[in-house]
Parts: sequence; structure tokens; C-alpha cells
Amino acid sequence: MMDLIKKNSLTDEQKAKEYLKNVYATIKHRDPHEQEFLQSVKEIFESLTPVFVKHPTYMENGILERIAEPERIITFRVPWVDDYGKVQVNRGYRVQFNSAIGPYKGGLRFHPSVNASIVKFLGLQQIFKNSLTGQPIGGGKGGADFDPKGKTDAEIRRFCQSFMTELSKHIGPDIDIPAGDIGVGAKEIGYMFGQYKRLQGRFEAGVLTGKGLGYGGSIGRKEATGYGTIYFVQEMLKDQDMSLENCTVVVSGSGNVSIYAIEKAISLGAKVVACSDSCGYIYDENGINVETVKQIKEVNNDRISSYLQFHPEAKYFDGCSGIWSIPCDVALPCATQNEIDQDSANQLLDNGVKIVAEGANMPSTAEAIRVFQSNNVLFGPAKAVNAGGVAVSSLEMAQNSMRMAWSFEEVDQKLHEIMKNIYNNCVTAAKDYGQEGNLIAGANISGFIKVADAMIDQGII
Ligand SMILES: NC(=O)C1=CN([C@@H]2O[C@H](COP(=O)(O)OP(=O)(O)OC[C@H]3O[C@@H](n4cnc5c(N)ncnc54)[C@H](O)[C@@H]3O)[C@@H](O)[C@H]2O)C=CC1
Ligand SMILES: O=C(O)CCC(=O)C(=O)O
Repeated sequence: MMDLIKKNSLTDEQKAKEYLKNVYATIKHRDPHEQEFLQSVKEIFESLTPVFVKHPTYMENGILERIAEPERIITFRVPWVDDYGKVQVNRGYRVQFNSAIGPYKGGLRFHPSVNASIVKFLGLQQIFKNSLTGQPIGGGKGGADFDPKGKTDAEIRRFCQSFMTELSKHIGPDIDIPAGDIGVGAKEIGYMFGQYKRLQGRFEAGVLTGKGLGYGGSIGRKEATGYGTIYFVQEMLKDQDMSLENCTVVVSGSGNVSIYAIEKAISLGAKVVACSDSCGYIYDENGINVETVKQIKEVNNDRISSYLQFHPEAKYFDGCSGIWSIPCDVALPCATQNEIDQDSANQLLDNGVKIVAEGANMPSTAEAIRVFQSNNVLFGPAKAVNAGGVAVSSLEMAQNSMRMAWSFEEVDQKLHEIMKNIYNNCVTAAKDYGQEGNLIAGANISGFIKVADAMIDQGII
């Protein structure tokens, strides 16, 4: 009785906060060890109080409870035989998180760190990101704790075929459409597509994106996440009457996202002075040569340290986090989750960083984000900044359905428009809900509302 009286005397804001707190507590109680997933849930929930105050119907419909629980998680054994004839076993995952606005869509990650917490955090973020693109795609993610590093091509092929043998039972062009992520590029997608086709006995181009251009891939998909990241940064800068011209930029990683972010930033007049891999980073004060990075990573499959063989004037340092001690105007974490902690954030701040934009998924810890936001560093959150990749994946699906292929210019122009729209929608949503200038809040609110409304329209499912 006392509880009821207390509840009725709460303001709308207190009720919303109480609701968010209780749902978070339930999630934490259910999966207390899933650190990355809980981090991602918390970041999203923290933005949503004003939405629940304005629209209590989302509480009445249990939207949070439902949106934070995957519709389905598939876990499976992936047996394969290595080059020595030894049987190896990995664990595969697909989390089909939310299909309110379209079929599940999101990448596959092959990395030894992959576990339920990682695929769930990535899948949850993907729901909001995909909604922000304005494309009809739901959220999903998957992968395996397989380490492609040091494996031969034949081992990678056998692994991909075994992985797809199980995954094929759960995906399809109107069900769930995987793509690449860390450790999964066009080569792995090719092996998986071949196996899917063989098992189904038909050519269903729309079942995977990031395919090779010769069999249904979209021109521009390879570049899309990195280019999209820079298009988003351009919008952030424009709002401050600034441009990338003569900006000093630091980009972590040297994989798919990093390479094309570096390429686009350079083409717009920026000087990119550093990039990294999981062993260390290079610093080239004259500006990195992106063609050399491509040669090292896309062709030679070598460590970034080998950059010095081509450019002896550059410097190489062991370890990853030191890259954030390099002074820059724009910092682009494009490697992996939680790569910028509080100390790294403080170093960037002390060195005068103006913009941090997340090319990778959740690369900043909660503490690092607090450092940036409380010191007026403009902060672009991953869901918005790196949405260009999945947006062009959706364009690949559209081209596959129409059995046609657009030109690079057509795809790039659509990507540019999508990134501008995402930026504008984030700015507007943040303003409408009393959090002007907070792009994290804007991205979470804008992404949430579209999915929540679709969930209400479709009943309690
Ligand atoms: N590929 C895509 O289209 C998209 C990728 N992302 C995200 O971007 C990030 C990078 O993905 P990709 O470039 O696709 O992967 P990738 O496998 O092509 O490259 C990853 C790069 O990061 C490096 N790396 C790994 N751990 C590191 C660390 N602790 N410090 C520095 N470098 C490290 C690796 O050596 C590699 O160069 C991931 O967070 C991924 O989820 C987000 C949206 C789309
Ligand atoms: O292109 C896709 O479907 C997935 C991209 C992805 O995994 C991501 O946005 O994190």
C-alpha cells in the first residue's frame, strides 16, 4: 500500500527513471557477467528518460524489456579440420535481436574474444544503428571465437564452410542477412556464400552482403563505413564552421573501416598522422601514405610495423593505447570496443582534441565519454558515425532484389545523403528532447522511436 502511494506521488520524470532503473536491474540480474552488453544497455537507457516522460505508452507496452531481450540467440558448434589433419572446434553465434522494422541485419565477427556478451552488445547497437539509416532493416549480429590470424587460406575456407553449414538453417534474404565485421571481409563472405548456395541449391544473392563485385556485391560497400564516418565528421565540423582541410587526424586500426576513413580524410585535405593494429602503431608526421597501408593490410596481410620498410622516416611504437597520446584535432577510433579509456581520453583532451567520432563499435568506455562530454569535445557515437557500412549493405540488398547494379557515384551519393540525414536527425532528436548538442542522446532517441512505434503497431511479440 505504502509502495502504491509512493508510486502515485512520483513525478513523470521520476516514474520514467524508476522504470529504466528496474528494467536495467532485471537485465543485470539475468546476465551479470555480460560486461560489454550491460555497458551498451546502460548507455542507451541513460538517454531515454525524456522519451518515456513524453510517451508513457512505451512503458505501458514494455518496450524496454522487449527491445533489450533478443528475439532469438543461436549458438552452435563449428567443427573443422586444420592443415595437420587435427579436428578443431569453435563456437558460432547469431543473435537475431529485433525484426520490428525489417529482417535481421548485421555483421559476423571472427575473433578469439567473441562470446555472448560481445555479440549481444553489437546486436543491440545494430538495432538502433539500422533504424537510423532510414532503411528497412532490423538488428542482428554474429560470429565465432575463431582466430583467422595465422591460419592458412585453406583453413579459413574450411572454417567458413562449416560455420555456414549450420548458419544457413537460420538465415535468408527475407529472414536474416549477415555481412562482414572484424576478421570477416570479402574473402570469407565469398566462402560462406559458396557454401550457402551449395546447400540451398539456388543463387540467392540477397542472403549476404559485402559480396565480391562479380557475384552481386555492391560497388562502394568496401569503402562505405570509412567514407561514411568522414561524411558524418564533415557535418559535425560544418556546424562549428570548420572543415577537415589542414586538420590533424589520428585513426586507430588499419582494417576495413580505418583504411577508407584515412583515404577519404586525406582526399578532403586532412593530414592523417597515425594508425595502428593490435600490436602497435605508426606515426608519420608528414602524413600517412594510405596506398602503403592498403598494400600492407589488403595485399601482404602483414603487420603495420612493416610500414617503416616503405617509409623509414615514420616511427613505430609497440602497444595500442599510446596512439591516443599523439596530438590531433580529430580522433577516430576505428579498431575495436573499449580502446579509449579514461586515461586516453584525458590525453586527447590535454592535447587539444576537438572531435572524437567512433568508426568502431563502442570504442570509448563510459568514463572516456564522460571526459569528452564534460569538456565540450564534440562526440559522434558509433551507431550514427559508422552506420554507412550497413546502409550500403541495405543498398546492396536493394540492387540484388532489382537484379541490377548502380555505379560508384550513385552509391556514394546515396551514402552521403544518408549520413547527412543521420546527422540531422540526431541533432533534431537531441534538441526535441532537451539534450541539445548531445549526439549520443540524439542517436539513441531517434533510433529508438522508430523501432518502438513499429513494435507497438505489431502487438506484444
Ligand atoms: N566493416 C564494417 O563495415 C563495419 C565495422 N564496424 C566496426 O569497426 C571496427 C573495425 O572493423 P573492421 O575494420 O571491419 O575490422 P578489420 O578486421 O578489417 O580490422 C580491424 C583492425 O583493428 C586492428 N585492431 C584490433 N584490435 C586492436 C586494438 N586493440 N588496437 C588497435 N588496433 C586493433 C586489427 O589489427 C585490424 O587492423 C569494429 O569495431 C567493427 O565492429 C562498424 C560498422 C561497419
Ligand atoms: O553491413 C552490415 O550488414 C553489417 C555492418 C556491421 O556489422 C555494423 O554496422 O557493425
